[in-house]
Amino acid sequence: MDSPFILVNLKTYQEGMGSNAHRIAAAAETVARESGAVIGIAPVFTEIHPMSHHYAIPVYAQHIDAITPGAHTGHILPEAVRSAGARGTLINHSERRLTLADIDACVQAARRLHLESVVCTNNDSTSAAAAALGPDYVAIEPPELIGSGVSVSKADPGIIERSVNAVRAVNPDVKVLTGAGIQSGECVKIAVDLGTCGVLLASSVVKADDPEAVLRDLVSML
Ligand SMILES: O=C[C@H](O)COP(=O)(O)O
Repeated sequence: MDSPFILVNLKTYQEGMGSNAHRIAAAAETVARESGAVIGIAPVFTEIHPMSHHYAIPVYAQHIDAITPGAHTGHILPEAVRSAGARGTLINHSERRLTLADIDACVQAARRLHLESVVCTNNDSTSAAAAALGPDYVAIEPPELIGSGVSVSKADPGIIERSVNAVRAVNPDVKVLTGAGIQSGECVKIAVDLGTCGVLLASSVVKADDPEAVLRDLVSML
């Protein structure tokens, strides 16, 4: 199996901005080096370039728009994310939903630009639909558990298992992540034991007094 993948989405939390964002990135770099896990970070767009140049961890965009270079204003151009140093991008996060056509266009843009694509989904049917588009990852997150402090691994392991099976049936090359309320090594272990290759999480790390301690716990049972 590949190294487990922990992707930390800083969202637009105040605690995920400025010097605290750099504190989290530095902690991710330290814990990744010590544990062998891959720990990525998805900061606000303006931090993609500094973070990708200062830390030896993969940096992801939180979103891209389904546009090509030209006359668009206020959009996130996939090419700009790539040139800022992003390794990949979230697509269709629950807090940034897209149409199916736009998800497809974003996955194709990511492939063309050699950006890893992480398509977020809300149930096993949408996980199957996302897998049909051929992204690198599908990330299943029940929306009602996002930011709740209640872990999908414990509250709804069935949705993880069904999504893993649905994705494998459609395209076994697509890897599966899960997220929502992930907060401990036990949550990560359950997710990996159910067939995912890791987790997508935010609040437990971003809002922690000691993000490094939480990251250490997250990888402790792998
Ligand atoms: O992108 C991350 C997910 O929405 C999970 O967020 P959470 O870990 O705060 O529940």
